[in-house]
Amino acid sequence: MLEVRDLHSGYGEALVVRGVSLDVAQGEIVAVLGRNGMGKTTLIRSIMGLTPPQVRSGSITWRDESLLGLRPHDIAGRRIAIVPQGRRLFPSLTVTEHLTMLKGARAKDGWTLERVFGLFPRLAERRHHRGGQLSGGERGMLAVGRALMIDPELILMDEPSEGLAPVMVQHLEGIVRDLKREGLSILLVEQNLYSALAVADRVYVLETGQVVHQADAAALAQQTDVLFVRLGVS
Ligand SMILES: Nc1ncnc2c1ncn2[C@@H]1O[C@H](COP(=O)(O)OP(=O)(O)OP(=O)(O)O)[C@@H](O)[C@H]1O
Repeated sequence: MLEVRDLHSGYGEALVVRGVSLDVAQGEIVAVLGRNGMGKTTLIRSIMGLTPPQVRSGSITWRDESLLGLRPHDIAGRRIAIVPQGRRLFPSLTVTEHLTMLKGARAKDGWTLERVFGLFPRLAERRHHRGGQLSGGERGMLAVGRALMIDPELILMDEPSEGLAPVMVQHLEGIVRDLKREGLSILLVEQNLYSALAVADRVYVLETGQVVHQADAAALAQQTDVLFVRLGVS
């Protein structure tokens, strides 16, 4: 479904993603692992058509159509959603307002307000709270809920476990598995090795903008020493 080939992308003179190729098949969870500053966010933003960065060369293809040059809005229209790093919520908008911004509260098809509240009962309890009043875990849930409201086939998740307590990370892992069962594809960018291995089918390791290792997650779980070296985990 998603095919990235020899992608080069960066900021001004600085090339940050340097020849990345990867695939995400339907219903697959693919994790991109890498330490701070290795180019994970740059890769995700390039796929979503967000600038900066600027894509210099290579291709990004979704269902046999090139996404290069399309605006983020058009890419969302092709049912690709993003859960951005830092969540990017609006401090003054309520939970309900975040969720109904793109699709009305009375929508009946696909993901509806009630369905998102069913997945995240905590958000239902907090429906009138504003972005600025939410805990880290609630912000993470809201960012995922907002992405679901575009009825995505692919979700790009940029470090969803960042800043979350272990119990919330596990909760989110469960949600990611539920979404996979519904047939969604997920490209997950993570620094948290254990969280990625807990949900991913396949893993790519990114080092200074290049894929230096790729494997099935099940195989990698047996040889975490490779990852420890690559990711500087001690
Ligand atoms: N807007 C920008 N302008 C210039 N350089 C940038 C910009 N954003 C990121 N970079 C640089 O690109 C490199 C990779 O950053 P990127 O955010 O893609 O890494 P990352 O792997 O996602 O790390 P992190 O987990 O810290 O977000 C870093 O050296 C960073 O300084």
